[in-house]
Amino acid sequence: MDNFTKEIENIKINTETAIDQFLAFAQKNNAAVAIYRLPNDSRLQIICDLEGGSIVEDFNLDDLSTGFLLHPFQEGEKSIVHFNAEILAEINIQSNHKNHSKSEIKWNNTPDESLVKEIFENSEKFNFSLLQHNGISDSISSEGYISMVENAIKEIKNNTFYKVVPAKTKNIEYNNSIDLGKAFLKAAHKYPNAFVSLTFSENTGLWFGASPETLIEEKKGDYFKTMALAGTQAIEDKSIAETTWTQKEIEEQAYVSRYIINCFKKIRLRDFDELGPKTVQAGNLLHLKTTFKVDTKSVHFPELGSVMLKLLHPTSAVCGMPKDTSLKFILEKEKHDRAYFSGFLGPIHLNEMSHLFVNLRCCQIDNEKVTFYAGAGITEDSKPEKEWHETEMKCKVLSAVVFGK
Ligand SMILES: C=C(O[C@H]1C=CC=C(C(=O)O)[C@@H]1O)C(=O)O
Repeated sequence: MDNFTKEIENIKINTETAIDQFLAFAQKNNAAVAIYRLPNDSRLQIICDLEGGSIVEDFNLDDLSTGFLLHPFQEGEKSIVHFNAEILAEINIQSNHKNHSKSEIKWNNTPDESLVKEIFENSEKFNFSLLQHNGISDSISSEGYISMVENAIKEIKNNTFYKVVPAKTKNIEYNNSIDLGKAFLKAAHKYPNAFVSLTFSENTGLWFGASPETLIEEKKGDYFKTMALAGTQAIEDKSIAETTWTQKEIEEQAYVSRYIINCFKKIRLRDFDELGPKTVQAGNLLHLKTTFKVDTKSVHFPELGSVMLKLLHPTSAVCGMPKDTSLKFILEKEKHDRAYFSGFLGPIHLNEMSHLFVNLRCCQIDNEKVTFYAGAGITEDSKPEKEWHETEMKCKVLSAVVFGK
């Protein structure tokens, strides 16, 4: 090991400061950065692409190199973007939440000396005023959302679709800057089983999220996993085992499971394990979850992840059932572009593993405000006011860590 390698192996940093420094570095150098913590993991991981990320035209998971993927709900205003892992680093954040002690940074590939200096010796802050305006000037009012839900129920009664997931946006303005390092660690601590991520590139903008939903998890040549997550209620005093669900929520989640099974059927895959539905906690909310797992070795289907990804997105947890008619409703009725909300994101081909999550409980930060996004699954038995309230609770998951409200 040369002196420089030894030296950077021993760099000790304050995690909050390191998050800010990586963001400032990316902004100054037109690089792209993804900072994330996998569910129930003790490591904060950093992937940095010095070229600023590249747009993916013909999307095929298996053709992409080790890195981080950001896929919008629909290609259009926003593109599919891949961050190539030129810098790969991690920091143990297990005991890091409140104390300001320093942790070691572990480099999973060794960057050059000048780069390391540039990241950690730069005193310039991330400049929020340089972020582009996201074009969403108004939050959706409760009346606007409720009338969209009433419309959706009408379409369900007319048999246009069985389920649809209309979404809203909620803007909160901020003064000058947000302490993203602090917000990230707070989210990581508060939501241990979420995928907490902060991504930035000139092209994609600045996004922060704490997703409870895996779209695909795969270990090449070993296994493939996905999940059906739906149905929402606020956590109350009773234990998870005592939680009860209404017919509406059971049906809403069953549509998502059925959708996944239909995807397996399309490729004639019968050999999968199904576990659930079980009640799971996501922050202050509870959901119903069914997990599907396939042993890709025994079914001789190494490319299953790549194939299923194309079939699954957008699932009926974020779009509806059937997909085509519910998607048409969403594209016609929602006043905003969903951008990366309800798309998917995550690290790919890292140590043979890919983890892609549905981009939920997320927000985009532009030059003056934070835009939170949330949707709710509507079925025939939905109560419009209750669905509005549910989207408010979903926005709070992140606004609580960004603004404390
Ligand atoms: C669309 C969202 O959540 C989905 C995932 C879990 C529960 C959901 C629900 O109960 O409506 C949604 O399908 C969101 O958080 O914006």
